Amino acid sequence: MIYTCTLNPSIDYVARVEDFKEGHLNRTSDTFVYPGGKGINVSRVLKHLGIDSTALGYTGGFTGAFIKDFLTEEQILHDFINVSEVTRINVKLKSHKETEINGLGPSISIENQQNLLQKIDNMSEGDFLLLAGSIPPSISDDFYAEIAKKCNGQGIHAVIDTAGEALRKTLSFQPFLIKPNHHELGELFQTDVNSKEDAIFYGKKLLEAGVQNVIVSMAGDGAIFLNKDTVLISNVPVGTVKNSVGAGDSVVAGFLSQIIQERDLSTAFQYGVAAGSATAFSEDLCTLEQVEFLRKQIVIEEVTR
Ligand SMILES: Nc1ncnc2c1ncn2[C@@H]1O[C@H](COP(=O)(O)OP(=O)(O)O)[C@@H](O)[C@H]1O
Ligand SMILES: O=P(O)(O)OC[C@H]1O[C@](O)(COP(=O)(O)O)[C@@H](O)[C@@H]1O
Repeated sequence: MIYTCTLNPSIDYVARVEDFKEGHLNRTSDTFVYPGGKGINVSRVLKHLGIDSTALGYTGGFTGAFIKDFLTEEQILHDFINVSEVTRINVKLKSHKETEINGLGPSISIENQQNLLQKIDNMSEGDFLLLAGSIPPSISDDFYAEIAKKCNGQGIHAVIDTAGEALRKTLSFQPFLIKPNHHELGELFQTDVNSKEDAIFYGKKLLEAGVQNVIVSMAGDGAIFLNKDTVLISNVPVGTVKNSVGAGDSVVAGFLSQIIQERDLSTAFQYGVAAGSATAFSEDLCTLEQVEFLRKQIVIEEVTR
């Protein structure tokens, strides 16, 4: 089974404003409302690709209810812990540029943190647990590391998609996969990652730190996959970016959708990049048809070391 855990889900309110002017009254030309948060996006893309998962995390209030109803409607299993404060709303403003305002999120009690850890006790060896997105301010940035340690002890494949200290602290617990984008990778090493060579250099440092598989996504500039046996480079297909929210999550979902079916790493990587681009080229998250179509344009090359 694949579990996704979103500690800080959101409603993503996507507002298109033709000529946004700061400090003025602006009116939208189009709006969309989606359930958001990285683990939830991964569960949704997995479902689109025909793979079941169970979404975990914390939800509260009318916004939390919207997320649960949406997932139920899409026949996605979920087992969220209810909290008293409302789930946040993240604003995604589309104008000349993409601007995002992500909320802080509700506070999570120690008791509810323990409740989540107990759910992990009931998972089985060989399961996958995705830990994705920011950690709400009420939870220590050690929390993902604590979960990664539990996963390591229980033979659960931890997949981590977060940034900064919360990510760094998980590395020594041998997560199965991490997927930083090139900015997040640079941030980990207090540098800028500007090229594929840089991404390979710093990606190898993540392997040395204990991570089993690394994908570095570089938006429109391709992606890199690394593990102890191989380094793969991918192009990305050409297209018009409509809404890149959830594109990184789609890379993770596309990759996992193939790994769970025991496909080889190169196929899984290709599928991940196809899913990322298919989402970037869509208003909402990608569909299976879009992924299958874009996949044919993606060439995976092995780097000889
Ligand atoms: N301009 C683009 N052209 C094609 N694909 C893109 C583009 N921008 C993003 N993508 C797709 O989305 C994926 C994730 O994007 P990226 O910005 O690297 O990650 P994140 O969304 O985590 O910040 C990329 O690997 C790629 O598949
Ligand atoms: O938890 P964070 O870091 O605030 O991110 C939450 C946001 O990330 C998203 O999951 C999108 O993530 P990506 O664009 O990185 O794939 C949105 O749905 C959500 O608003």
